[in-house]
Amino acid sequence: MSIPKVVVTYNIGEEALAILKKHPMELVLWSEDRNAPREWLVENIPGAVGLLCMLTDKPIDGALLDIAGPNLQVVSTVSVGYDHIDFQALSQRNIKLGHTPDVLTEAVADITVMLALMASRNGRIAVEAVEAGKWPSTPWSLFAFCGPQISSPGYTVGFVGFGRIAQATLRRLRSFGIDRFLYNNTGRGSSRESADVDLRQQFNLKELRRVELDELAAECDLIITLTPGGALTHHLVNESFLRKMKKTAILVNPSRGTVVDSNALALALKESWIWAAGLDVVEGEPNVGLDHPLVQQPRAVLLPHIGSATFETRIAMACTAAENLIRALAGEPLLAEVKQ
Ligand SMILES: O=CC(=O)O
Repeated sequence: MSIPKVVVTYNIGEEALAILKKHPMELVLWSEDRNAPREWLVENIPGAVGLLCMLTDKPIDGALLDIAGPNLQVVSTVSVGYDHIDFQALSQRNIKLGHTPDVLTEAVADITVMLALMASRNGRIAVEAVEAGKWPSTPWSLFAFCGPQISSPGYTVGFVGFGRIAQATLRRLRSFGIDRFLYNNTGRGSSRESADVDLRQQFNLKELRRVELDELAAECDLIITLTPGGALTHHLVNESFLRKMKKTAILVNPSRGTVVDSNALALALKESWIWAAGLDVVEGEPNVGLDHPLVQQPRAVLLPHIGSATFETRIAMACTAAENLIRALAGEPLLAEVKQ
């Protein structure tokens, strides 16, 4: 009997590799710290039983699965999001899909708060001034570098998407004194209602309520998009949404670039419909050059998709993905499996 082949498209670190190496398999590793080229994947995937991939390997679609052939049993992605993978194409072929929720929740919630503060307090403009050797001679001109204060009374935060990361962000923001939260998501119903009552009590909130997107746009001082990518959430934040927002409001997007219409947001910042934006993701990434409409807006604080980038979290993500793959091949329940 031949040894099963597993393809790994990135340097996943020694901890996760050790998990894979405990099991008899032929490991085909792309071990450079850059994405494996598509040609490398196409050349190596035929006959594989497992694929361990990154969110930058896209698309993992029917065409690639056909090249892989009938042995493929599992695709395990080192990410919580899986909009780079055609889930239907996997299901049709009985291929399991593993992902890495939970382990990155705290790291992404941390960076969400960081982006909110950076955007509110003119972080990019202030850092750029120092880096350009332009430490202002009058930083104490009373209103230089001022922005809205997120701990001011009545401050209201809105979440587009209200899953694990949004709730971890709420916990952090509560310590700023914020006690009014609105959200919009698809998972409603009685279980959601009682979960909201629990959250309201646990954090002594004045308000936590599901609202329509229009109300959320108009009411909130800080709006945070924490939804999966894909067709259902494409451009949820578009020109009409942005025009409803307050002039002093902040938009933070740590989830997927496609949720926000980049051109509309650039216009909103240019024409001051809103105050600022903090973005860990943008449409078209990673091809984000200096000519990107949002890079050109000083009130857009941009990070290159590093929400989960702490050593602890990235190691935990890689290990979860390795464990998912091993479990799928052994016919055991995965630590986290995407299901219909
Ligand atoms: O964006 C990061 C992830 O989906 O893990």
